[in-house]
Amino acid sequence: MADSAQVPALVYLVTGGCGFLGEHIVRMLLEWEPRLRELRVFDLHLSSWLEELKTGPVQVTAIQGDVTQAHEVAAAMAGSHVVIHTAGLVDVFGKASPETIHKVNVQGTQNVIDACVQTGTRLLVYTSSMEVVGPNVKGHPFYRGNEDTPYEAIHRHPYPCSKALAEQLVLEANGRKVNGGLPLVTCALRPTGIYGEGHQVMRDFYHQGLRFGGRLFRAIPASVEHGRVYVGNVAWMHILVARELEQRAALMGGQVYFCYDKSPYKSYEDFNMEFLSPCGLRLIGTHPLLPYWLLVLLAALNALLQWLLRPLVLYTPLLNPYTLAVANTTFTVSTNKAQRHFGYKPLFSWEESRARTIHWVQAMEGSAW
Ligand SMILES: NC(=O)C1=CN([C@@H]2O[C@H](COP(=O)(O)OP(=O)(O)OC[C@H]3O[C@@H](n4cnc5c(N)ncnc54)[C@H](O)[C@@H]3O)[C@@H](O)[C@H]2O)C=CC1
Ligand SMILES: CC(C)[C@@H](O)CC[C@@H](C)[C@H]1CC[C@H]2[C@@H]3[C@H](O)CC4=CC(=O)CC[C@]4(C)[C@H]3CC[C@]12C
Repeated sequence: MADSAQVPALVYLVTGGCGFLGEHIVRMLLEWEPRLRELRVFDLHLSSWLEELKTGPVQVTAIQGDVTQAHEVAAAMAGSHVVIHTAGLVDVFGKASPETIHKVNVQGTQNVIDACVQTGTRLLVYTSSMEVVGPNVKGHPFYRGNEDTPYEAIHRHPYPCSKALAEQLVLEANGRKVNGGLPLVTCALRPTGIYGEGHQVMRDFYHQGLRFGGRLFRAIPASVEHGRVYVGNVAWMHILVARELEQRAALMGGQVYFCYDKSPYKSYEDFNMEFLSPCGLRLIGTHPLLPYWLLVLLAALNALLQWLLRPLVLYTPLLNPYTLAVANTTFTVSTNKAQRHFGYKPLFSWEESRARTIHWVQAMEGSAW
């Protein structure tokens, strides 16, 4: 008789399963979760690569749906044992309205919680964000902090506000009785800046560099450290939490964990060059080429242009007042809470994470390789 831990009996639901992080979670669940009987992938936009996953022993069910529609979430949830909720609008570039960001990220999360209660799904893993903590509007650095480091979390931008509200909903829902009378067990994971295969911002930087003859121009001082974590290790932490949450409910329920690995502490731009330099791009300048006040002005001009052009075209440059402020504020984590609570260790070393990401950039359409 197979060990019950190995019997494929569980139904997982991954919201946002076709996204950058979601895809890695979906693929890694199929590889690393032996208890999986059915994997439901719920997303507003289903991807074609899902079809190739339907030939394996695990039933992969693609569900096109909207987390803002409570009935669609409940229908997808019915009969599932675990939900990993990564669906969200990850927008700091002005692509969506503040109302839409709130509706998807906050109301959508409330719908997931309500569906757990309604259908009896007991385990909820939520993808939160470092942005729940900071950087704050005062630009205070968060230097190699952990989950207990005091920090004045003050947000005005719709995205961090929505992530903070959603995380609060998830943590407060821990212990609520679900259909069947057992308690809901919730947990929130806070990735720092995720990188790896499929990262749209990295793709944007690469294409910007190609447009400027293989050159990128330094805007942020090299001394400003920004935490980054490889997408495969973020996915791995989600899988481990989902696996351990029921047995360790007393310890892990209602807790938050930063996602971390051995990725080096560097400025956002210098870190990106770990992958873009081997692909032929150069970062021009050992110091920012423009004074900060001029960058602030250019960012403000971009925001004005976005507002003026909105009736005609969506203009969403990388540089805006929010992205400049975030990039220019040190935010790094140093913690081992995930290891202490559920034995997390990064699945991918820094060297593997770097090599995989470089390979992906090199294979990108329009690559100089
Ligand atoms: N990318 C990053 O650096 C970080 C991301 N996160 C969080 O990780 C999660 C995933 O982020 P990414 O993979 O980067 O974003 P993404 O945009 O690649 O993936 C989000 C997925 O959610 C889906 N989605 C959006 N609105 C939906 C709706 N109304 N109903 C159903 N599905 C919907 C999208 O179609 C997409 O597939 C998000 O919750 C984000 O806040 C946290 C920290 C860092
Ligand atoms: C134009 C230059 C100023 C350039 O350096 C701007 C970089 C900027 C686009 C990124 C700098 C920091 C990034 C954010 C950070 O990693 C935290 C995040 C967490 C999330 O949950 C979602 C993504 C993001 C907001 C991330 C977005 C891109 C940056 C602002």
